Amino acid sequence: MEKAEASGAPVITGAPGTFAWSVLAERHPALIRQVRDAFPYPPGQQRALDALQEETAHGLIQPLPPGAADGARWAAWGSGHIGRSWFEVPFLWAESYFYRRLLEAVGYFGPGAWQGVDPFAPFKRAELNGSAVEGELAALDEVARLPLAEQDHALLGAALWGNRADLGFLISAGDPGTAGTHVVADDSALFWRHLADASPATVYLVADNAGRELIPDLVLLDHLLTTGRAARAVLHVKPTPYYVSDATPADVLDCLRRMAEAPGRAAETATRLWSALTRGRLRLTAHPFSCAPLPYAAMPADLRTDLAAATVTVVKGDLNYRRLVGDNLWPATTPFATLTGYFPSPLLALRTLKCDVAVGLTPATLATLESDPTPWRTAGTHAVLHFRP
Ligand SMILES: O=P(O)(O)OC[C@@]1(O)O[C@H](CO)[C@@H](O)[C@@H]1O
Repeated sequence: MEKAEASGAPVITGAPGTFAWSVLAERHPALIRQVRDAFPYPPGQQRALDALQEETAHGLIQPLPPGAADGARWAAWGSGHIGRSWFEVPFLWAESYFYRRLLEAVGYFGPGAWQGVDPFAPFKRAELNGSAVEGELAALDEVARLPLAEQDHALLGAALWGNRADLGFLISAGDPGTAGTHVVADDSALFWRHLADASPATVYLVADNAGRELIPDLVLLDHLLTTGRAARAVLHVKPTPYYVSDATPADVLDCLRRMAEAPGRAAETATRLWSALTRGRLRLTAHPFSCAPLPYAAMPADLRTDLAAATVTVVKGDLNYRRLVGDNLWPATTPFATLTGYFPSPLLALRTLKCDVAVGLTPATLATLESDPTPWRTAGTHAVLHFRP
């Protein structure tokens, strides 16, 4: 297993018998089949998808074709990994490169008729138009009637648990439903106090999934803007489709339109967010590094400068968490702040645990979790809210 240079904490790979192996060997083939079946792709795309399926299961990692979009950047990122088994290289890199290769296989970067066609759009659309979203939008009217502190708690909790609406995860894990929602680290009080001390703040939110996760993220941003905690907000999404349901600018617009169609508070929220975008009080941005196979510690200078302007950066989801702390088998009691000291602003991570990486737990919490046979690291039933000032 590859070692992390500094800490000695092993870098996670797809070694046999690991969760990462199951993602590479089971989740990704299932995803390729779902994408292939969701579109009338012509023979060229079908052959490319079949070749990717075969390569990832039994072959050695191939480079992007000559002239591919971002080809030079991915060639540099792939140094030392191209030509090896998908199961040997760092899991974060393998998983991220898989999604870049999937876009290549379906012709997302063009030229041609399939340029810009999101291979995950059918799945995102089905979720956005589903009954679960309808119920969650209707619930906003009840939340609006709560005292402010209870609204804060409810809307932050909705953003946290919205992270389970991760369509890639649901392929292999199945919807945990409400089968246990256990918060195992909760720094939310520190977050609210930080905001109160710094109001009116500039709140950044680095989004994760579209649909049922992005809607509560948008509602949370509106809440912070309308209750005076935030003077302005910045929403970071992905520049291209990624990890199945990761949000792109198009997904933000789809969510706003879906909210605007709903009755009551949801439509009012959408109207306010639309106005905040047009007046520049809410800025939507999509940085290429958001789709890089690298930890945030390697973020480029322009992104670091942007994030340094944040009073607090709220970072959503499991993949972003892995990129924040490093995709390593850290001792789970390693303090979150120890691994994120490089981050250029105060930081709140909202994450449901869906892979082996876990940090920031007290010894007592870890002992309790380890005494229970349920797979708390990967089932999506446990969550953390880590704040680093
Ligand atoms: O970032 P998200 O959407 O919360 O989760 C991404 C994910 O689906 O893909 C990876 C599979 O190991 C994990 O990080 C997680 O299961």
